[in-house]
Amino acid sequence: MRIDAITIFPDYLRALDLSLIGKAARDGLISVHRHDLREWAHDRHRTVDDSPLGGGAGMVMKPEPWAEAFAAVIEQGKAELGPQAEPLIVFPNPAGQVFAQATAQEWSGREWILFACGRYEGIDERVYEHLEAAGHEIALVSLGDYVLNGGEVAVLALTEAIVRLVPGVVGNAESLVEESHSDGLLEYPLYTRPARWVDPAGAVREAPEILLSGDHGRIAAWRSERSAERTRERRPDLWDARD
Ligand SMILES: OB(O)c1ccc2cc[nH]c2c1
Repeated sequence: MRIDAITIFPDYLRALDLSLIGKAARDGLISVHRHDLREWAHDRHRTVDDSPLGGGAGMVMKPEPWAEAFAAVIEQGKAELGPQAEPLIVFPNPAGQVFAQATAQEWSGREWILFACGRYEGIDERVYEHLEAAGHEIALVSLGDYVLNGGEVAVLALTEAIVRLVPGVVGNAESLVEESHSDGLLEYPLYTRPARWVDPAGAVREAPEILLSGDHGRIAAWRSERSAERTRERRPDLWDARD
């Protein structure tokens, strides 16, 4: 998988060189390419924003730098992947669809994802229109019903959620099977040693006996019950939406 990200803060995305994502890149499972939008702003101040037409607070990102940036980055990607390759262009955007595990799973199979990080009040609407008119596939996604100051933090989260599902990235693929949202439910409670823990307040806290029984069938049933119970309590929306 090739990942491109266009941003005015490329250093914000240096975290993609670390940990799981960084190792996946070093292992050749993915490649990550950061691009500074200001490369395509040609005035002396490398301006990428201007006041909103119609008035209002804040600034809007100008369409010209974005159009040039997309053309250049897509040309670079095609040079690597072949002329037929097409990116999924993802705009983190609070007005987008809320991102979900099923989308992460779907996008983990894509050859090329191009993230576009908005800042200020957002990007001129004609950029989206321009890309769609050129036949590009675009998606606007939000991490949830809250607003960040720009798309970079969302790109870090989206990239981790997607790339960890790319085969070979996570050492033990089994660990992806029983985690929250992998089956539409919340994960069961987890315990490890010591089975009997005296907490700093002096309270004795025992792990559930069943987990020490060695009876894998009963343990699986217990975990399934806890998962259902937890989902009903904490996320009735997920519980009601399950197949
Ligand atoms: O909350 B977000 O995901 C998000 C994404 C992009 C921009 C651009 C300006 N504010 C933003 C917020």
